[in-house]
Amino acid sequence: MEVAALAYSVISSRNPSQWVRFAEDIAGFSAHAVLGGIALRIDERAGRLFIVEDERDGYFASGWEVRNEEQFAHALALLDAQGVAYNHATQAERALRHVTDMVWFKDPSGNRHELSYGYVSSFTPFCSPQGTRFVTGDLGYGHAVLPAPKIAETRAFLTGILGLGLSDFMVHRPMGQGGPEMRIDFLHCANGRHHSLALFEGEVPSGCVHLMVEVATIDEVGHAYDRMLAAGARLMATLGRHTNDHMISFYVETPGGFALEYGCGGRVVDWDHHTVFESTSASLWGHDFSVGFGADEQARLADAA
Ligand SMILES: Cc1ccc(O)c(O)c1CC[C@@H]1C(=O)CC[C@]2(C)C(=O)CC[C@@H]12
Ligand SMILES: [Fe+2]
Repeated sequence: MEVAALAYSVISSRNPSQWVRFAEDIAGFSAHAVLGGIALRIDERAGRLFIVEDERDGYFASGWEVRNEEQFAHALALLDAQGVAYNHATQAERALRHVTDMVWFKDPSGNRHELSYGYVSSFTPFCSPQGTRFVTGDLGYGHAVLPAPKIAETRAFLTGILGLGLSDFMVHRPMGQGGPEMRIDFLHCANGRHHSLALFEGEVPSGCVHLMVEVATIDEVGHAYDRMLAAGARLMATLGRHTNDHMISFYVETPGGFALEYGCGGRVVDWDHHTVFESTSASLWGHDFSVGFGADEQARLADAA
């Protein structure tokens, strides 16, 4: 199976108006009422994040896309052959996500993945309420970091079934050297974005560690940082630059109980000339995760390990 990109994510919310405020006032996404929920736009597509009213706040699903109907049929045949139980989208699910067809299934850690083709859009120009320009296109909308207590099985499932590739990995020690080890796997699909998905070896109540969106310039990152401060939203990690994807970013808490990484300058990788590596640090500079992914969280993660 050749997944072209991470096309969208679906988020559950007890109070979708909180997401509208976060989107418009801080992130610079535009918010639109659509059948079955709210679409948050960052480009010419009808939506990249879809907010559904529900009894919980948290992450619901990751939306992957293949390029056409033939590849979709091929993907379903592969799921059948591998004995992966999948479900067909309802009409309402397809309508909200603005796709022609979709199936969904769960990975061994319980994360819901949706596979679709044929995005539906009227292609009206994206008009950010903050004048922000996002980097999407072939690269997909950004990346998601999901909990994977069963990280080895989950990685095998995503590489073997979805056809994602391992970009690199990191062994995180929340309690320092000698403490428990938690692995993070960075996975890419068939485009140059360094990772569209990362697996974090641990339980996360909201169902997601963070989502990432990329903007065109460092000034747009800085303006978003100022808007976060003005709105009183919580900083989850300070500004920094990652060792693996070279992104300069900060992390802000969202109404979903997970973070949004807001960055620029991500590198575009040619996978034919890439060699898998292990990084021993998250960042070249900055990214103090203790400000948000703080002591409580670290202790809980260590407990779970
Ligand atoms: C290490 C790294 C590389 C590229 C990224 O886009 C990226 O988000 C990360 C950080 C992943 C991860 C996190 O999101 C939550 C807090 C974590 C577990 C840390 O405390 C270190 C790595 C962090
Ligand atoms: Fe990230």
